[in-house]
Amino acid sequence: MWRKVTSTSFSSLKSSLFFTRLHLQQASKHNAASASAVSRFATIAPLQEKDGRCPFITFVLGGPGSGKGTQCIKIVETFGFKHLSAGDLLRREMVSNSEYGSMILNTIKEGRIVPSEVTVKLILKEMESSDNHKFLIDGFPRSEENRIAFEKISGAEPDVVLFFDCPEDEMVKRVLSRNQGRIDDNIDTIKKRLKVFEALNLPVIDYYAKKGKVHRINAVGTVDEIFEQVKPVFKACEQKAFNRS
Ligand SMILES: Nc1ncnc2c1ncn2[C@@H]1O[C@H](COP(=O)(O)OP(=O)(O)OP(=O)(O)O)[C@@H](O)[C@H]1O
Ligand SMILES: Nc1ccn([C@@H]2O[C@H](COP(=O)(O)O)[C@@H](O)[C@H]2O)c(=O)n1
Ligand SMILES: [Mg+2]
Repeated sequence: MWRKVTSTSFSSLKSSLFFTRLHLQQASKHNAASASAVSRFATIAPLQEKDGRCPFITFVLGGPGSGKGTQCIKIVETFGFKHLSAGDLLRREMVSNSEYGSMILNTIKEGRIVPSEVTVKLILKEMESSDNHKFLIDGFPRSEENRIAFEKISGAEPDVVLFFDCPEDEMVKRVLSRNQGRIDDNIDTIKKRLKVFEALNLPVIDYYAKKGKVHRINAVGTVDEIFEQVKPVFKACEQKAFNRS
């Protein structure tokens, strides 16, 4: 049973929807992939209840370096969610002798999107093995193909979608000073990731906005200032998330 949350209107999303020719090519290729995703994925792993409670799912979206991971840490501390970063799960898979290791490495280096089968499987495995029923799924879905694959395979939709809206120059500045040894934290890959974000991830945000699920957060400011915008989103649905049955 999924209750809708209030939508927040956001004009900057529209203003940032400026597709270059490359973006259009990527989007058109991806539309074909999304269409095939609809028929390709079946509901094979419906999400199970935990202690009689249905999963409460939040998708955490935003461009590279917009502060998703940083805010997820604070949401976990304050609201007790289980944090699943799709990028972290892929990086862990990459170094685990997985058959997908070199494919994931090359895809991350190029700032492209790993096939949904791989990512959805990793996310659902973590969800199923967790005792928690409240999930923050960070950096997913990155594309319509990701979204369709998750919804079809799990049979679930998000309750809340957080969108950290950050100007590109600020995202580039943050990523270049992150200093965590990530192979994609260099200017060439960042440029590619920004294009992929615009072409493939904004349509997902738009899709959920139309369903009234998106909460736009202005991602400029201090970490604490940004968290002040995030808090009310979870306070508003705390009862629903805690008592879910
Ligand atoms: N409000 C903020 N102001 C300044 N720096 C920030 C802010 N929030 C996060 N940062 C810093 O910016 C960098 C990127 O943040 P973070 O890793 O949370 O972004 P992300 O959205 O998860 O990025 P990615 O998609 O690349 O994983 C980190 O070094 C982080 O410490
Ligand atoms: N749904 C996803 C999420 C991530 N990736 C790949 O991982 C890279 C890093 O992701 P972060 O969320 O940690 O920034 C990303 O650029 C993609 O290459 C993915 O394929 N699918
Ligand atoms: Mg992150």
